[in-house]
Amino acid sequence: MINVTCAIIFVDKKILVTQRGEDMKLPLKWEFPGGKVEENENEIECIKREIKEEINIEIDVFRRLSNSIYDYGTFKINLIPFLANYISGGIILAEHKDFKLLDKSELLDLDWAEADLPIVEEFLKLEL
Ligand SMILES: Nc1nc2c([nH]c(=O)n2[C@H]2C[C@H](O)[C@@H](COP(=O)(O)OP(=O)(O)OP(=O)(O)O)O2)c(=O)[nH]1
Repeated sequence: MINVTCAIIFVDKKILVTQRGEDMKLPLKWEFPGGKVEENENEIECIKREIKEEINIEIDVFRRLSNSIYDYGTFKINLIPFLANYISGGIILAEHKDFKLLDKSELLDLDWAEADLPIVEEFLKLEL
């Protein structure tokens, strides 16, 4: 099983979501940006590093949500979600095909990576 962190990032009142590329695993699926936890780092270090590498911004992580374990058949992931606020930097996509800044009410319209669905549902129930 691979441990993957992801971040639900607030940019003002909007939520940043990213679309995977055509040549990636889970092509064109929408996700919360993040990536695999490396051996020498903790989960918070991982999510900050991945967000800087993938979208070029700095974030302040303030809460963790429930992890989502999902078996895609060819691989199984433990997806660890964090809530974060945008701090600084301009969004530049290193790997993703696209991004959107959405209202909470628009999140369910996307074609999500399957592992993200329980996370989206938990997030929508939060009073923030
Ligand atoms: N970053 C991220 N990955 C997700 C989410 N949901 C989900 O199923 N995944 C999957 C897609 C990838 O297989 C894996 C994340 O690892 P990664 O971002 O390093 O994936 P990758 O395809 O670039 O890497 P690789 O496996 O091809 O080496 O977790 C999500 O919300 N965010």
